[in-house]
Amino acid sequence: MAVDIDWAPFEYIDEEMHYRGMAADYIRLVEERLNVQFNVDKERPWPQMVEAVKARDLDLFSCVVKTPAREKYAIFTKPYLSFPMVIVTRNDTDFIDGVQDLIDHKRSVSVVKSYASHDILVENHPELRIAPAKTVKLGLEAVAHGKTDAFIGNLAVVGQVMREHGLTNLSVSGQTPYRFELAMAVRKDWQPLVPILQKALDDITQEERDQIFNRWIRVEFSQKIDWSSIAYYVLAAFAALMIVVVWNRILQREIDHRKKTEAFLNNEIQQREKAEERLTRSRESLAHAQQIAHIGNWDWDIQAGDLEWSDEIYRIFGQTPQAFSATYEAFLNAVHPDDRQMVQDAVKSALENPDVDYSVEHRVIRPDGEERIVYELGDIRRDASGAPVLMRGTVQDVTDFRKTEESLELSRLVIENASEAIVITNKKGLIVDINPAYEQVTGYARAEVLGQDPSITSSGRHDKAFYQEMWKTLHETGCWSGEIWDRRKSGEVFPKWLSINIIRDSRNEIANYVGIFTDITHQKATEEALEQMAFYDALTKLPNRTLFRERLNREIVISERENQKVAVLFIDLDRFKYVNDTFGHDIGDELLIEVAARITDNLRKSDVVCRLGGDEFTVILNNPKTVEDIGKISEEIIHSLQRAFKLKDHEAFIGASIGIATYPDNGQDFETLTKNADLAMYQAKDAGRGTYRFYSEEMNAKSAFRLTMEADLRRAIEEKQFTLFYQPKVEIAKNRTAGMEALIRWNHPKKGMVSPADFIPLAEETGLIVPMGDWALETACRQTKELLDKGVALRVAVNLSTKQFQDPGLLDKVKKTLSEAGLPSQYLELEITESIAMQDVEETIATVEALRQEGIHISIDDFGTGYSSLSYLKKFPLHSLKVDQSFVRDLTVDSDDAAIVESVISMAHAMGLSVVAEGVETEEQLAFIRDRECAQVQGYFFSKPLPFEQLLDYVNAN
Ligand SMILES: Nc1nc2c(ncn2[C@@H]2O[C@H](COP(=O)(O)O[C@H]3[C@@H](O)[C@H](n4cnc5c(=O)[nH]c(N)nc54)O[C@@H]3COP(=O)(O)O)[C@@H](O)[C@H]2O)c(=O)[nH]1
Repeated sequence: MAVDIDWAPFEYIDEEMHYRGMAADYIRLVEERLNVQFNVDKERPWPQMVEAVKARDLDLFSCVVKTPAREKYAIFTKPYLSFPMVIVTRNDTDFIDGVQDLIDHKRSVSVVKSYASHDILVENHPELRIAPAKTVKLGLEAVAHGKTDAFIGNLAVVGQVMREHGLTNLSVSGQTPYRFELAMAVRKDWQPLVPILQKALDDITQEERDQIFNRWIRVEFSQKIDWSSIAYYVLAAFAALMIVVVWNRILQREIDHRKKTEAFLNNEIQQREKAEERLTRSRESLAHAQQIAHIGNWDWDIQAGDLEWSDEIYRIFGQTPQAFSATYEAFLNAVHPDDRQMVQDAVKSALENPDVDYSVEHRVIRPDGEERIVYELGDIRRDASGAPVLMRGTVQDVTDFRKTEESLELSRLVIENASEAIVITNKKGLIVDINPAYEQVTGYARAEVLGQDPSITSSGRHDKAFYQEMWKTLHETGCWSGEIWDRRKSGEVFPKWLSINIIRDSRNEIANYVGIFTDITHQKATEEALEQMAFYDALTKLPNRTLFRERLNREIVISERENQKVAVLFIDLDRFKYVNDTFGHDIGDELLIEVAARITDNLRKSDVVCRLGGDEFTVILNNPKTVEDIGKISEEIIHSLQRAFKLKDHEAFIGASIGIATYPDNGQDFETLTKNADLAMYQAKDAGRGTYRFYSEEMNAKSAFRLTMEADLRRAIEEKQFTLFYQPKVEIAKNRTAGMEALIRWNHPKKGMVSPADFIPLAEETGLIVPMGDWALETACRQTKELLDKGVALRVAVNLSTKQFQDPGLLDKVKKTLSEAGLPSQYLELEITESIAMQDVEETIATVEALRQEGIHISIDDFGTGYSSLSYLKKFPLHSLKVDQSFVRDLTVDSDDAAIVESVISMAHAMGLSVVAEGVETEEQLAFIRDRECAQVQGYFFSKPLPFEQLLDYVNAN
């Protein structure tokens, strides 16, 4: 603390180096109030004290007058002592009426150079002749000794000095308008200290102030009477009296002044309190505003290294004032390691270059690990030399902003790259934005559609009501989606799937409409194709089984409601399989397409034709008038299918069998009606094909019979109820048994011997033919070996069904059977029907070749009934052909059959095959066959099929 060591009674240092005086008393009270101890500099003279404060070597003044010059480096409290500035002259000098009087009379005036009085007088009265003095004492002595005319100084001080130094020829002779308003002051950068000191000063009571005043401002009288000095004391008393008189006048003014000052101060205090209140509120508002805006402010005293953060920065950085050391380094530590160098560079650049602003965005890592993004702005205060002194700035938490920006950018990218076309309109429905997909789909460029109504792409396919309904839904629910037909710029009309959403602003008012659509041209085509696939037969384009079910169910419902009839026709093509197997699938397909067309041609538009698969077709006749009508239509269908089919280079003949069931008589649901129509169709087939049958109850019974038979057949296989009969083959030329055919018989426990014609088709259908055929092969081989062992060497012919022949393990099975029976392979002949042989020609050739390689004979059975291609036939490595007995039966009465038998025999000879004519029952038939040089015959004429036991007798007898 800077004090004036020689300025009694205000302050001085006594001999014992104690700090004393009025100011010292005030300072002590301040120390008490604040519980601090000021360190008083007791050495330096006042001018050096002043310089020391300027240089911040000392921190505050104890008692000093506020002048403009001092305000440059110090900040002042309110004055706590106030004394008038008075004029002292020698007693012999005339009364001085103020400073102007001194100027007018060109008086020289002593003033202490380093005191405020000097600054005040120089500033306000530059024409005053001032003689600077170093101290009050020297200034007064200059007056006393006549070197100057007057001294201007503090009333209290001059009185004290005059008293102490016996300057009795001096007296206070006039006043100035100025007062010494003495206050405490602190160095300028310690501003916060001022209100603290002020508070302590304000706390000093009037009583304490009076005590101080009375202690130091008084007139002392000596107790001891020293007559030698009486004259001096009288004079002194007179001078004192003069002082007291003047003093009293001054005091009165002082009291008035103090009262005014007090009123003024009270007002000042109130104003200050209000100002402080406003300041507090303003600070709170600022802090609140910072919190809302996520902006904090900071001050960095570059020289002191102190960093000050507002509350909001602590919040942004996730720090607390207690944990944060408030230094630049601590701040850097909180910066994300990857951004630290960037921040340091920004700070350095701003510090070094006054033209560069501090502006940087970086990440901070909070103590809990959370990452935030902040944007900093700052500026720098520099001293006269340009060196940075203070940096202050703001920190804004822009994390959410950046995230929003990122999300907006993402949205923009999504819209830009969306495969869906997007169109955005304003609330008036005018286009404000589109994406590239929109341009791609519609063919319109962005510039062409901005500001336009989206209806520029409308196709005109939807009526006004459609759009009214769309807008109604949109405004009621906020969204609409549906299929809509639009027109591209090229004029092409296309379907699209459109979703429209309303976007509302913060006031819930419509801001935009966003339309998102996809061109569904391909999707629709795919859907149609899928529907076609799901519900229609790919080949004939007729409804398939699924749609047949749906349509029939629908017709049943309608018919029930309308009390009508419905007829279901099950159509099965006769001999289609032969055509397909013979001419190939392409021709077969062509045939089916033509069949579909012919069936359709016989019907009304309201009737439905379906293809269930293969050669199965159905017809739904809705509301047929009579049973006769149904029969008539069925007949027409059959006739139309019996006409020749011209298929590429081929001509084919097929037929059809139709089963009919009617609603409600033959069934009231889909399952019953279709099952019964199917049954009726089998009846039509059984009836010789090429005809139709209405369903009857008896058919149901027959169906039940088939089911029972299937169960019996299964049991028969398990219980080995089968036996083999053998029918001899006779070599005509030598009239001897040349071989035999094994023919299966079922010895039914209840029904007796059942013909294979009754159970082989069922066995084929159910797959039971495979184990049955295996048994027949094994038995035939075993019994033939028995004969062989008895010296009867006959080749046995075993019938193979389709399923057996198509078994990939056939060759191994046959070899194994032969080997187990011990029968040489040349004694086995396998008979396959013409239709089996023609099913998969290449495969058949391979199988037959493999069997032939093993020494097994192969013959084609029932020859003439199928559509054998001669070009294929000649490739088969066969041994013989068996002319079907249907031709042999009538050859004596039917010239066609005779011609067929004749040509088959000659064709076989031409191909190097032997021929067996089967079914020979009469002498005439035998003669015909013999005349055509057919080598072998088989038939009742020679023998019916015989049980194994009887065969040996037959052979021996013949
Ligand atoms: N896959 C298998 N099929 C077999 C087997 N056993 C027989 N069959 C086939 O069953 C069909 C009927 O056979 P079947 O009742 O035994 O009739 C055969 C002969 O009895 C009959 N035949 C012979 N000669 C005459 C005759 O002069 N008149 C006349 N009305 N019928 C006669 O012909 C049948 C022999 O036919 P095929 O086999 O074509 O030579 C029949 O198709 C048998 O093939 C078996 O084990 N497996």
